[in-house]
Amino acid sequence: MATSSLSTVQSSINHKPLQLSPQRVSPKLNLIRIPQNHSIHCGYSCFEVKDVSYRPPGTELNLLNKVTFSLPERSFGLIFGQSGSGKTTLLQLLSGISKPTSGSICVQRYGNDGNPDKLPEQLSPEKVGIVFQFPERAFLWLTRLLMKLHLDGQGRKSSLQLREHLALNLQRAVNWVGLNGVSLDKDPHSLSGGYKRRLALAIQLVEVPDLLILDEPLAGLDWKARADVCKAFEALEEKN
Ligand SMILES: Nc1ncnc2c1ncn2[C@@H]1O[C@H](COP(=O)(O)OP(=O)(O)OP(=O)(O)O)[C@@H](O)[C@H]1O
Repeated sequence: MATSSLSTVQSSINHKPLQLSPQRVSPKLNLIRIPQNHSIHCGYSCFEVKDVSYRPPGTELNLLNKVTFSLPERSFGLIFGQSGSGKTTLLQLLSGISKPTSGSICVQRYGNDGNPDKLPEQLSPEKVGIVFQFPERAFLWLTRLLMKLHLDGQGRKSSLQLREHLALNLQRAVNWVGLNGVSLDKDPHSLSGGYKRRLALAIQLVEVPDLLILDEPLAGLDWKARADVCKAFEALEEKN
């Protein structure tokens, strides 16, 4: 999750006092790991970002320099930095939308002795969910998803099995984010800001991703919508 307004997120999530120990992960970006209820046992995976730099094609300047951090599985991290420090750029690299100029982004599995027990693996973009700062960007995916309930990728009528799978997963995701009462036939653009954000989150949860990225999930929302979206996160944390 990226945020430029840390204090708001702190006070909004769970209303729990957080032990904040920010870690500098690049010259301009910081990371806070939010403690989770479950303990990490020996034999676990870690999402690892090593020395990642990024320079957009055709430009002279790095937008990101040597970003390095790791997040153990089932954990929650907040990335923060000043406006223009490259948070969104980093999230786009983590999601696979763009590729680092140098460095690596992978999942490393560790054995019971705490040493890597496999070669690092790349996280495929299908295993990553991203909710953009502007949730409207997700609505095209909703249209595609609803189409898949009728037609498969090759234009044939979807199998009963695929339709059932998608419909069940969609219903589960809608329940998780508390959108049960909202008709998906309704134009999503007509929803309130908080509901748009929750719908964008639900779309990413249809096929539960290994990594869920939220870009400023509370930006532009009023206090009620912020509370609603935070409630959806709390519900998700309980499912984790
Ligand atoms: N393709 C690009 N080419 C050149 N510069 C870019 C490109 N994309 C982003 N930038 C610049 O990179 C910097 C970092 O942008 P980014 O959106 O990642 O920052 P941010 O930390 O998310 O900012 P904010 O908190 O304001 O949303 C900005 O100065 C932006 O103008």
